[in-house]
Amino acid sequence: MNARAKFQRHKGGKSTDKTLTFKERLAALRNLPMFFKMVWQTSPWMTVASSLLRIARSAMPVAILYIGKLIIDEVIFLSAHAVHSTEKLWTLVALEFLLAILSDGSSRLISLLDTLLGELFSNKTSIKIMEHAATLDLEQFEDATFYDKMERARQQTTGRSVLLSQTMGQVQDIISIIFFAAGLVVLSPWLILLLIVAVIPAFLGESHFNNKLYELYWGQTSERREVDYIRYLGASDETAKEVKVFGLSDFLIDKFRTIANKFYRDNKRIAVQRSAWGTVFAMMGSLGYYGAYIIIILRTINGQLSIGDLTFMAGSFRQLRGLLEGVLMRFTVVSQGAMYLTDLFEFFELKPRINNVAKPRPFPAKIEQGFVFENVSFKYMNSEKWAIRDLSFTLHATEKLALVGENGAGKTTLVKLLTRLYDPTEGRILLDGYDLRDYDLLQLRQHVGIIFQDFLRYQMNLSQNIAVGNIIEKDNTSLITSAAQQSLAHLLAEKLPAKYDQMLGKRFHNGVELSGGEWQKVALARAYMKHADLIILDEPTAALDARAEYEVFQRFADLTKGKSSVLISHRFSTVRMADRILVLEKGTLAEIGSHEELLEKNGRYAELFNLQAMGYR
Ligand SMILES: Nc1ncnc2c1ncn2[C@@H]1O[C@H](COP(=O)(O)OP(=O)(O)OP(=O)(O)O)[C@@H](O)[C@H]1O
Repeated sequence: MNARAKFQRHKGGKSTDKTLTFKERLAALRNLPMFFKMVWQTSPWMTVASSLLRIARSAMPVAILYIGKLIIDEVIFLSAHAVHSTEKLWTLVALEFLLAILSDGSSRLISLLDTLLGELFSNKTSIKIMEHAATLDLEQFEDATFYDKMERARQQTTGRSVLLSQTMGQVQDIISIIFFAAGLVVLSPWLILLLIVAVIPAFLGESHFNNKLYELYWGQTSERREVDYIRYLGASDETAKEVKVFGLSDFLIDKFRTIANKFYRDNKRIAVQRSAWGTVFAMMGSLGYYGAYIIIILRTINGQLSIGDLTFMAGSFRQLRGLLEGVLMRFTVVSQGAMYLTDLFEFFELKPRINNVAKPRPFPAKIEQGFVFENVSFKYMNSEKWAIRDLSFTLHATEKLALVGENGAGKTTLVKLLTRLYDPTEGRILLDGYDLRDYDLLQLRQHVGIIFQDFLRYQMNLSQNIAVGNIIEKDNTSLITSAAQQSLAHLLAEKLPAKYDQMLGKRFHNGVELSGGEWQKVALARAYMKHADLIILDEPTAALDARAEYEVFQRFADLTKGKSSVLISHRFSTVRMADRILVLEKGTLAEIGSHEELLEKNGRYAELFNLQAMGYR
């Protein structure tokens, strides 16, 4: 089973066993070319400069050691003979000095380039993730598996810059090994073999434990998101109020502690095992090295090697051992990094289902017939229940339609279908005779203005908070102020110290917090930022006082004259202003008609209306 198939297997389930075979690790290396393509795209010149420097740097250790050998041999020669020309000796010393400086300088330059390239890469990937997330469906955002995937992808942005330097370092060290091996192979090929055999157990051990860690992290993704969420609940301006009055901090801390302790226990188990086995394996490596060292010493005593040869070989073996260990260990890190890349690439492979058809229709210049629901049913993903069932009705071109129904009746779902945040599971919605899915999605959203009951309170200034309704007009001050006038937000603006430039919310400096009704007026202004043909307000006046509500609706009625509008409200004073009222019950149409017609009918609407009216008597 390949890595992807395994991933698929975990979809929707709790991901706790992400075991990888050696073959899968190797297979993951196939991600590296794509990764380097991304790195290259980040900055071609930095990638080239870093690669060239690494190649040059990789030859330096062996060159320095070899010059060291020549120096020692020369010193011994000079001390044994009465020759006084030391020119060669000093030239060698100068050369070694120069190489040492170059080696140090190139290392620093490489690490500088890695840091810069890493940061650029991380920024670029973060932006790519945000861009891609923006193309995905609302439905995908409501799925926990999707969040896990996005979280793992997000982690890649910082983690992967490490992968970059690791992989490049790997190549550099492999070249160094080749240089060392070339120097040593002439003198004693068997000793190289001895070294290689000695470091293999350490490699296998590391590989095993890295694998275990990857599995562990993979399985912990959901819990890590939960920990992040608890941390946010425990320390955020938005949550502080409830956490305090409900006295939730101990509850949250306990929750945090339980998960954090579990992480600690799991990580500790692996860390202890890894450390114990690591010690044993390191001893084997040392045994190999000292075995080789003893052989070299014996051969020097026998006169087969010079003292210079001894220092060169001992040094070479020491470095070769370090390099070999490093390369083999890093193989697991690199392949694991490549494995994590699978998560990143899989995230980029996610495709939205709500898309444009090949040749989308332009949105009509003027809506003629309106929206027709034809036996529309809708079920949320991961839900067994129909949120909308077999719904048929027409929203006429210039009609003001109110949606009424108890909590969970499907009102918000219905307007989400109208804006194609979801597509119907069954049936279809027509606009002027054509399926909504045939229209250009972007144009559809541009022509529909919608304010949700759970609208966002952007921690930005007032002007931007209104402009989000049509962000391309963010600098159009006159449009923003006129939108504010329609929604009564202009009265609020006048009271604020910095007027339209006033930062709202408490998160940032000089922010002013608004009351619930004030926020609602700000959100309502967003609906007036564009000349939409259909305006949908989902409980737009719930937080408004009675006078504000009355005024808002007077204006709304004027502004939506000749346009379609949908109003969701639990307040019958609002609802009765609509041309027609659609009563939803458990996702189905219970009644539709004008206020008077429905009262006369004395059905569900009349019952709900009288129930509310009774409260006022
Ligand atoms: N994102 C979602 N995923 C799964 N089920 C959902 C989702 N949103 C809503 N539902 C379910 O769909 C049904 C209809 O919800 P909807 O939000 O449309 O009701 P509503 O009539 O707007 O209710 P309210 O008056 O409380 O705002 C409810 O049973 C709800 O639990």
